[in-house]
Amino acid sequence: MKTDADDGWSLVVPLKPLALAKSRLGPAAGERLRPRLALAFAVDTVAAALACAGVRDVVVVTDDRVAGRALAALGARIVPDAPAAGLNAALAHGARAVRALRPRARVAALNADLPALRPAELGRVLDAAREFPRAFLADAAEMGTTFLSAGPGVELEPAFGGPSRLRHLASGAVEIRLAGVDSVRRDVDTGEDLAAAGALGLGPRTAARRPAPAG
Ligand SMILES: Nc1nc2c(ncn2[C@@H]2O[C@H](COP(=O)(O)OP(=O)(O)OP(=O)(O)O)[C@@H](O)[C@H]2O)c(=O)[nH]1
Ligand SMILES: C=C(OP(=O)(O)O)C(=O)O
Repeated sequence: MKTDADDGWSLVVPLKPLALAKSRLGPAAGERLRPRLALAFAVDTVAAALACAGVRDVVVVTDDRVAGRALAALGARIVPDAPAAGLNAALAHGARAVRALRPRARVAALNADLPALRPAELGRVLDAAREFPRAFLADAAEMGTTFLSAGPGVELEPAFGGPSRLRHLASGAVEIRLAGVDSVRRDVDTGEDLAAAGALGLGPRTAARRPAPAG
């Protein structure tokens, strides 16, 4: 019999209100462009995630109405950030929203700031994650985390925020070490990160909004 677990992954993507998001990009982007870039990152991330063969659906946890409308138009389910208690509470809330409908769903958290995300690379990460109860992918700096998964019957237990790689390791999640998944690891916090994502190839919405190079 086919179960929820056979059905493909449900991704939970957290997104801060755009007025507050990506504050570390302010110096490089300017305050007018910063919220627009935060939305562009989320649109490119969610569009690529929805285009990934292993993904069944995407739940975005956000209280931002503009972003919610744009991401719902792509096909994401929008869940309000009801806990209003930070990133990990938002992710746990999103995972519960998934499992309220499909109790044995495979669930994974994915950051909303991956504007170079490639569906095929995400697919390879999801395939690797299937082998473990909980698994995660470190960010490009090897300090943080861009992806955390939980298989059927397993709680997500997110411990994101700053240097979360060691926290996720200590929590018992298995670190996925794969070559050729740079786009899934390339989160963008600063202007330098945006240049690095540009070298991988930005999604169309971010490419259209990218700040002009200085000088
Ligand atoms: N729903 C929700 N999402 C959050 C919250 N805090 C962070 N996020 C999201 O979690 C992901 C990782 O967060 P960060 O990389 O620190 O992004 P950020 O908080 O916008 O960046 P900074 O302002 O530079 O710290 C991003 O997709 C954020 O939008 C929160 O309290 N609620
Ligand atoms: C949210 C995280 O980090 P950052 O705020 O540096 O993107 C993380 O890597 O857990």
